[in-house]
Amino acid sequence: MTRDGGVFVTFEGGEGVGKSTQIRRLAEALTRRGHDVMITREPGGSPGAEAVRHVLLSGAAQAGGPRFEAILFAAARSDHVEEVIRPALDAGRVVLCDRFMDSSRVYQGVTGDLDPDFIAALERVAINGLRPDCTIIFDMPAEEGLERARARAGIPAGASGELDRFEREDIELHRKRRDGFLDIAAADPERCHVVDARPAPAAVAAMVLSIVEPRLPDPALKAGRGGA
Ligand SMILES: Nc1ncnc2c1ncn2[C@@H]1O[C@H](COP(=O)(O)OP(=O)(O)OP(=O)(O)O)[C@@H](O)[C@H]1O
Ligand SMILES: Cc1cn([C@H]2C[C@H](O)[C@@H](COP(=O)(O)O)O2)c(=O)[nH]c1=O
Repeated sequence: MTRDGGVFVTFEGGEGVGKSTQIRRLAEALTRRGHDVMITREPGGSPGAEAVRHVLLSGAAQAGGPRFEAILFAAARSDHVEEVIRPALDAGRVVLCDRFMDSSRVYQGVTGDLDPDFIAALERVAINGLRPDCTIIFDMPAEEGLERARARAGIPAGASGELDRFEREDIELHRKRRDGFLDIAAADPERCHVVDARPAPAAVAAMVLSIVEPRLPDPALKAGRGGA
């Protein structure tokens, strides 16, 4: 892959598409094959960023407006990158991250109505040169993903219950986000791979493994190099 050391894989898509489910499955499969895997997520992943996660997902930051929220996402990302992701990659680990910069491009950029230059500037500062090696974009109709998120939370169809600040938003925004992720994939086909999120978890997992595994170094060779 592109850097000497670990491999950085991110997972993107709308609400309830199965990112966490698939990251867990992939981590198990890769660990069985001898890879040193770390799972993390955004917003969050470091103590500082997890505190910001609560502020963002509870809706406490919403009154500050979209620029304020976008800056908070970027601040959380910067801490996560420098405190957790970069050190893990430097140690040669495979880092599987639930959401990263593409979520900001889509949620804050496409549906947050913010100037693309502003979003790009925040991204540059937050990632500080650390781009994903590979991004899996899970795709399914927005209604079906939200239905999964509601079922996960035990909420009847049509009610909003314990959904977070973003999950509660209008369906039209969720549809635009799906298109936003697909546009990112079309613009960056080397990095981004769109996976149909609708089949059963095992079938989706097989597809994800078939995309990610060939992009990883052979763990036996790595062990040999480290031990020589
Ligand atoms: N392929 C699948 N088929 C049916 N149900 C699934 C599938 N994958 C995941 N689920 C279920 O859908 C719900 C949402 O899955 P999961 O939490 O993995 O999604 P997510 O993308 O991480 O969601 P969010 O972004 O909203 O946190 C869970 O209840 C999970 O068990
Ligand atoms: C990283 C990131 C996330 N978001 C939004 C997207 C989701 O609605 C939530 C995270 O919830 P999840 O259950 O952990 O997926 O936050 C965002 O708007 N911008 C971002 O950069």
